[in-house]
Amino acid sequence: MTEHATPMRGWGAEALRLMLVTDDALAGGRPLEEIVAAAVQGGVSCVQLREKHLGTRAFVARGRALKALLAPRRVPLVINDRVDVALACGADGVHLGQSDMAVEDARRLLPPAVFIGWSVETLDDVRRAAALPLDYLGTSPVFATTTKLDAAPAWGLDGLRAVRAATALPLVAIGGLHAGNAAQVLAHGADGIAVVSAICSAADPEAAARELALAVAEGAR
Ligand SMILES: Cc1ncc(COP(=O)(O)OP(=O)(O)O)c(N)n1
Ligand SMILES: Cc1ncsc1CCOP(=O)(O)O
Ligand SMILES: [Mg+2]
Repeated sequence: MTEHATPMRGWGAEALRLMLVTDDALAGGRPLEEIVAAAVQGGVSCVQLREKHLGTRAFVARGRALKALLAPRRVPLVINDRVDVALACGADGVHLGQSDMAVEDARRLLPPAVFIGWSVETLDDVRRAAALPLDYLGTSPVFATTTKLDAAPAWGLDGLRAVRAATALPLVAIGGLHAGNAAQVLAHGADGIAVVSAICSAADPEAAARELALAVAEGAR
């Protein structure tokens, strides 16, 4: 595989159809592994481990545990923010934001098989993405959300359409998404959706993931 092989360095862009982004604080005391396993059973195609408060060792340990859970199921593990943690736990991808490590530096440090996603908050970010070694973009956020309090202003559906027109990279929409608006978001140019609360806060994460997977499959038709 060449260094900038894409889509998704061999996983295929369909792996981005339904991404679960974890949030321990929304799990209501349930073990995160249990929620992830249920979500995969329900049909999530990718899992992003997002830990804002864990120490480095605990973050790596959790990454390794999730990697062991996901690898036999052929579901890629993405690490949010931390290239070092991704390397240590053998993750399949890294998601970086505008304040995280520069994409070029991450690309130099990561093995060629590890894919990189990047949050875009403005059309200027989208234009800059064309010159970066990226595998997908996260349009962040599409709708208002209470899950990420420091999120940029929402793109809205018209904004999402403008992002689609400005890039050929796979687009993952995130922010305020659920089974009721997933199809609409795909119709405005997203290749997939990422959700936090729609699965992590659900009483039945497997059923929630199944409903989302169905909505995404119907929206993609
Ligand atoms: C798929 C996806 N898109 C966007 C984000 C947001 O990343 P970032 O802007 O770095 O914010 P934090 O998630 O680190 O708070 C994401 N995580 N995933
Ligand atoms: C991590 C992140 N990045 C942009 S919005 C967001 C949170 C999305 O959470 P939810 O799916 O609960 O709206
Ligand atoms: Mg980040």
